[in-house]
Amino acid sequence: ATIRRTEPTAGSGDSARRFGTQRVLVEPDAASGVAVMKFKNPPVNSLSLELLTEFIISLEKLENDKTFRGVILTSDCPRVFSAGLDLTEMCGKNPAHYAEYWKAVQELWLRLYLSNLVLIAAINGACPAGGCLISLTCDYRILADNPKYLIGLNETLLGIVAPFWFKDTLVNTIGHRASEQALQLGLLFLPAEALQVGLVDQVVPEDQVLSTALSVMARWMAIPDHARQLTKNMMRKTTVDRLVKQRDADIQNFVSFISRDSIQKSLQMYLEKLKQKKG
Ligand SMILES: CC/C=C\CC/C=C/CC(=O)SCCNC(=O)CCNC(=O)[C@H](O)C(C)(C)COP(=O)(O)OP(=O)(O)OC[C@H]1O[C@@H](n2cnc3c(N)ncnc32)[C@H](O)[C@@H]1OP(=O)(O)O
Repeated sequence: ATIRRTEPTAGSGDSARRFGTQRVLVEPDAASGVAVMKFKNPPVNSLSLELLTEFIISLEKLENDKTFRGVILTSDCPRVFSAGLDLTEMCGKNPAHYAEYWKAVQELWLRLYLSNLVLIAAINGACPAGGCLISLTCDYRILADNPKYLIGLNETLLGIVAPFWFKDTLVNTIGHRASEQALQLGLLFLPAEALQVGLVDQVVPEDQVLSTALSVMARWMAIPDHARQLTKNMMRKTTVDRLVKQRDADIQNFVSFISRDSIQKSLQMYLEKLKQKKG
């Protein structure tokens, strides 16, 4: 994928400089050590191969810059945090493309889930499937209080199955029983329900999502990095190792599953339904 970097905006200091790429805006504040990363892949921030690639590059840049200790993930698109994996990447393409795409999805998850940075999701819009997965890799989730902003792993509604590492990430967050129900039914939770089940940590008025994320970030950044990072690693490494050990097999499994005629038909029908919703 071709990556076009955005020009820094005019400003006096580092904190006024933006960097990033076409689809991932990064607003760094060197003074606080916090960067706000905004997804900008209109209309719905679907996780296309380009967005995944740019996301990984921007994250790596922040990980390698010791100025930054915390990142807030949020959306630049109105009403949608992320619509999840890009269905057009999983429909009507060839096996090599599916393999490349899935490797990028795995790569992003692996980097986010064990990131040394404090990651906070400021969820300012709908957050289904892969969008929910991204928020679940964060250390803390704040969701805007809007009944349209549903969140959850709804894969079964599309006739597909959440991979084991999506499931593991959910189980690590809300426990086994709640995950079993949520995954089988493909539940998309309203904000109050998401809070109750522990899928998000806070629900706040829409105009307070970012300010809340910044104040929560201050609390997390008050903890010495090495102790917090080792603790995060202790909690999450077993889950990550499971995928690392069978990464290639997981790619093969995805490619053969997604290539089935029945799965392609289900996805096509789901896409059609999304498009017809408008008319
Ligand atoms: C072995 C393992 C096998 C498989 C595992 C695969 C795992 C997959 C995980 C996933 O993430 S699958 C993706 C699941 N995502 C969804 O179900 C969300 C679908 N989208 C929506 O529900 C809605 O679009 C929204 C609530 C996010 C936003 O609603 P609204 O603002 O009303 O926008 P529209 O629905 O009108 O959509 C605008 C435009 O965008 C297209 N689109 C929506 N979602 C996707 C998507 N995920 N991928 C690609 N394109 C998407 C939609 O079709 C519309 O296109 P137009 O051409 O009609 O403008």
